[in-house]
Amino acid sequence: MPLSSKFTLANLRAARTEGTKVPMLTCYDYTTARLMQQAGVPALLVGDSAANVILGHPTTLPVPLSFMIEIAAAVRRGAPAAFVVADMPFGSYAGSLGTAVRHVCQMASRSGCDAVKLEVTVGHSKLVRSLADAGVAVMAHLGLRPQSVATLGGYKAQGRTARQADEIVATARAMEQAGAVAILLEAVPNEVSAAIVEQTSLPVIGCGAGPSCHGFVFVTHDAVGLTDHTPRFAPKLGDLATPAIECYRRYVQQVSEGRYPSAEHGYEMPAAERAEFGKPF
Ligand SMILES: Nc1nc(=O)c2c([nH]1)NC[C@@H]1CN(c3ccc(C(=O)N[C@@H](CCC(=O)O)C(=O)O)cc3)CN21
Ligand SMILES: CC(C)C(=O)C(=O)O
Ligand SMILES: [Mg+2]
Repeated sequence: MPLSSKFTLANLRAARTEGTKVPMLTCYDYTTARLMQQAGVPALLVGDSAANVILGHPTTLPVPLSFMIEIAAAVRRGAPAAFVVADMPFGSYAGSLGTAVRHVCQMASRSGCDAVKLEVTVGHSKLVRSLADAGVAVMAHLGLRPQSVATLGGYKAQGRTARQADEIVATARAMEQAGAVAILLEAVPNEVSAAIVEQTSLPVIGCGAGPSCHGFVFVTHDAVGLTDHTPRFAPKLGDLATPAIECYRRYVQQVSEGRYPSAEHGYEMPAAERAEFGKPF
């Protein structure tokens, strides 16, 4: 069933209250956003995982802010009814508070997204407060923070020790205090998610964070058979690679066998013009 009306932050909050779970998918382009809206997906994440699945980089670090703004705007145009969250890329909210706020406001105003997502530690509280004061809806991304792969020492699940779990819960509480509107929890045990659900009043979207979350997200490409290595939390929704390869192969065959292009694919010149064509004046 296609989305019939706009899914808003109020709907996300209501989902938490009412216990209805929110399916969210990553999306990076206009055409796919249209299909996802048609399928009734209420929430889309324009992830910096675009660095991996769109640009082919091994980490999420090398994606420019300008690129993220462009694709977030494209997703916005394709799915006007969805709740669109855009990732702020690596480095774009580091350094001075002023520069960070300017970059986030550029994303919010130019892309038309409903919320921006930042990978945060407790040290980002002041920035999140400034953004909330500026009227920006901030989703705080905790747990596995891929932009910190260098300091985390690899893509590893987080919060598996009591100490680490307590730290993540404390950060979630600090983010609510700072004015964040939602939490995204990546690759943590369900105990951590359950504690954050209990100790904050924010909607919690999980990415490999167990069933206690109010919504769920993962990289779409992983779930539809388009990537080689996929984290354990991605469900198997189908296989888009095989039919895509079949289409491309069919085209190669049609050209090599001379079946494409045929008359139906071409443009005709009127007979009178053909008679004159190429004659000297
Ligand atoms: N295609 C794609 N899908 C993703 O989910 C994704 C990306 N790219 N790029 C950035 C991050 C990296 N992600 C990951 C990567 C690994 C695990 C994971 O479960 N790792 C294992 C083993 C890691 C190790 O020790 O080498 C773990 O048990 O923690 C989770 C999320 C999620 N993100
Ligand atoms: C996997 C999700 C949470 C993300 O941040 C991304 O796709 O960039
Ligand atoms: Mg991301």
